[in-house]
Amino acid sequence: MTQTKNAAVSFTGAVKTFGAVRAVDGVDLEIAAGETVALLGRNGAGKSTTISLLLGLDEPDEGTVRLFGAPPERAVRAGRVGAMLQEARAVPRVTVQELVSFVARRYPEPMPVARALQLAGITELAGRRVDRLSGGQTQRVRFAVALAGNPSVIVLDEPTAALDVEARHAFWASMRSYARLGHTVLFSTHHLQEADVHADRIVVIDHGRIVADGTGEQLKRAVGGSLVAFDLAGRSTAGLELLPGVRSVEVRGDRARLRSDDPDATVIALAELHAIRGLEVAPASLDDAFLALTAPLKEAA
Ligand SMILES: Nc1ncnc2c1ncn2[C@@H]1O[C@H](COP(=O)(O)OP(=O)(O)OP(=O)(O)O)[C@@H](O)[C@H]1O
Repeated sequence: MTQTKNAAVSFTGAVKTFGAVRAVDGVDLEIAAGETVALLGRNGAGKSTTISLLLGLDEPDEGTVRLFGAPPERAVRAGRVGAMLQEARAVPRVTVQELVSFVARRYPEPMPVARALQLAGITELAGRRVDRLSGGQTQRVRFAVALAGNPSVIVLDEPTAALDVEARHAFWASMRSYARLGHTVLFSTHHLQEADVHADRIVVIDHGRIVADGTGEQLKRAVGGSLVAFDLAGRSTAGLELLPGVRSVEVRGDRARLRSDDPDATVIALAELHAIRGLEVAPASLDDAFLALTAPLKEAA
């Protein structure tokens, strides 16, 4: 894969193994400046390891990882990358303002603290102690800390994992106000809806490999088709897989679910068989796409 000169993030054939586990298994990925990208995958798919490589916290065993065309450490030290990782550190007895100021002072060209607080949507929390905040507020403080170095790329590892619906909305609003400034965002998530709604592009990772890369719409289209469901009303399922457009047949109880590339033709054929009781036609959902693209991890023997 050729590297684009102005890519914010660039992985080329990156591999990271832990003993027998290939946590990242030959990843090629480019993220252009200004993109918001979701890294979507099941538990253990390799999202956190990909992020560790990106931040220079881990070295790839093979391949290269570049941030703005240079090794990640350089961009991290210069404050060009901000990160919110999963592990929560012990929270010190300081105010929000003090914490963000402390972090900002460690960078060569920090963001003004008031600006970081504003972007994170926590201006009104400036004087509050960080160990006395709700989970949602804490996450936005961590976001402000990630902004302190005035980064042009921000990396968020499952930022909303433990948040309720309201806190999630508030968090994503903060992320978007940062992205709207033309900055680059990479976030990992298990939540398909969040990836669909908040990212320009979804990269699906499974067993350490990228198995799909595109918009939510493109992913749905790649998996394809629609779901045509109807009540069998006691009829046999024999031959359903041969109907026009049908790609697969699933039967649950008395209900058949056909995945079809040509739902109109499938429905007409079903009508000719008088098999239209309880008929439903729905486009493939992102859940369908995700399930089709990823396979459950095998339990370790
Ligand atoms: N430090 C490590 N030592 C050994 N194995 C590791 C280490 N870090 C990750 N792994 C393994 O690598 C694989 C990928 O893990 P990773 O944490 O990157 O996945 P993930 O997609 O972030 O998962 P989750 O959604 O559960 O956070 C898993 O099989 C995991 O057990």
